[in-house]
Amino acid sequence: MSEPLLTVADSLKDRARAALGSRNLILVGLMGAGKSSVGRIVAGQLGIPFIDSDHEIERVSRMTIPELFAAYGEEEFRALETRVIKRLLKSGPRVVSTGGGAFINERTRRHIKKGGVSVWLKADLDVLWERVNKRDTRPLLKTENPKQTLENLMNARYPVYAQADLTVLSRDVRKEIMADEVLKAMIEAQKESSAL
Ligand SMILES: Nc1ncnc2c1ncn2[C@@H]1O[C@H](COP(=O)(O)OP(=O)(O)OP(=O)(O)O)[C@@H](O)[C@H]1O
Ligand SMILES: O=C(O)C1=C[C@@H](O)[C@@H](O)[C@H](O)C1
Ligand SMILES: [Mg+2]
Repeated sequence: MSEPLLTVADSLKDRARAALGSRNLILVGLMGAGKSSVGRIVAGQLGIPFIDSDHEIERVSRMTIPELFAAYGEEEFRALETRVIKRLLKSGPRVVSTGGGAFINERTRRHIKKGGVSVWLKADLDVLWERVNKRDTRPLLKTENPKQTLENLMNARYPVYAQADLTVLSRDVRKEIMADEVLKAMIEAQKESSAL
């Protein structure tokens, strides 16, 4: 009896998994880019654990992110975020989705750069706004004009996110398609450079 042929989807997952090896895959980008939802799917496809740093921060502190910002301020939140992400990246392979500001913090960015392959999910303002304006759980957007604030954050942060190892355009397509694009980017990068 002949062996069943690998499907295209299986070979995509297998090749991306091989490209990752024991490193972590870390998703970075602005609020609403899809880091948490796409990251979970990518981890499922690769058959490795998924962890979201925002959720981990909430679990260890037993507080929500809005509560942490209100009680301790952004600086303390960033210090906690750095510690949590450093710990999450100690062993791999994992898919780690980060909070929107994590990669912007220099210390956290250093841990991410050391801890695996970073992927920027890059989206335009309208895509992000469509997604984030449905919930008011993001302390940085509690301003008079949250869409303008989001645009300001894009302008300030995009040059820093651009330092990620890989960039994938986050568009209005199904999350599974976005996840496949992350896997394809991993494979392409592996082909192009043995340094990744
Ligand atoms: N490709 C997609 N198509 C449609 N909706 C999406 C897509 N990706 C994410 N979303 C939706 O957009 C919202 C934000 O996504 P998600 O929470 O994954 O973003 P995030 O990058 O983790 O944001 P944050 O930095 O705030 O944690 C969610 O409601 C999610 O279901
Ligand atoms: O963009 C940011 O700075 C943030 C994004 C969220 O994921 C949370 O980590 C928090 O609301 C801060
Ligand atoms: Mg998230």
